[in-house]
Amino acid sequence: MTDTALKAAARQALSLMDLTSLNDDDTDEKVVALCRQAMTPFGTVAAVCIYPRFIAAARRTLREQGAEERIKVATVINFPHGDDDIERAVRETRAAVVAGADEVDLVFPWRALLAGNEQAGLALVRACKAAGGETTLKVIIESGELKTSALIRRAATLAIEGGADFIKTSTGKVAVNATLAAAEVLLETIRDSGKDVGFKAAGGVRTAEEAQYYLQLAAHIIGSDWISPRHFRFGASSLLNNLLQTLGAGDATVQSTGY
Ligand SMILES: O=C[C@H](O)COP(=O)(O)O
Repeated sequence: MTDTALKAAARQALSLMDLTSLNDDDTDEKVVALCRQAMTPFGTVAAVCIYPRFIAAARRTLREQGAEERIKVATVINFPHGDDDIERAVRETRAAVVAGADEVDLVFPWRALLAGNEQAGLALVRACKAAGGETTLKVIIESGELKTSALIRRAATLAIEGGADFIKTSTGKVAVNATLAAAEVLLETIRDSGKDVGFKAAGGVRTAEEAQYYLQLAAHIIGSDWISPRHFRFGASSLLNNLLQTLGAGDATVQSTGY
């Protein structure tokens, strides 16, 4: 693995990143700082991903930086619990759209699926897709809790059937988050569906080397041409700094990211 290949992967991963802050102690100030970090000397990330109450601050900051067209605002719904309360999830989706979200990351009701209820997930995804209209819908499978390939594949299939634009591994809030094994199942499910659905690896992706493995896997299963922000994202709160270091950013740049 050459240094050149790793740098190319780091640059690509940066352009595919949903730069994330989903902490209980987040504030407008922290979200403003996050949005500033989203523009780097090596290009911009694909999106920032923040709690719904920060959508307005994120939009305003991106607009002020002239980045509103290039960097999407993503938020989380039914998060991180993944309950099967459709009305509440629809309400949250509508509110996020009204507040200005471009993308919503919705947690699939994985506990219901574990209990044998497939309809709950399908109905919830369908309802949120309808409520969100043109908003990009990323459905979080929570693969680390579903554990088996069969259940991960089933949840992914139901999410795609319900209208997901992306399927995403994890919330980042459980013991096991993104893994290459889960990614393989999700990417194969996307390929086999024949539908125009993207993939997001989220939770625990922290280095350029790890990002490179996911990119290689997606290239192998679906094809390198398929990989673009339209189809592939990394959801990560602490990957950016490592990517910048890999790309040779000066200390000042790296420190100013705070990651
Ligand atoms: O959706 C993104 C995840 O919440 C980020 O997880 P992380 O903090 O482990 O990078």
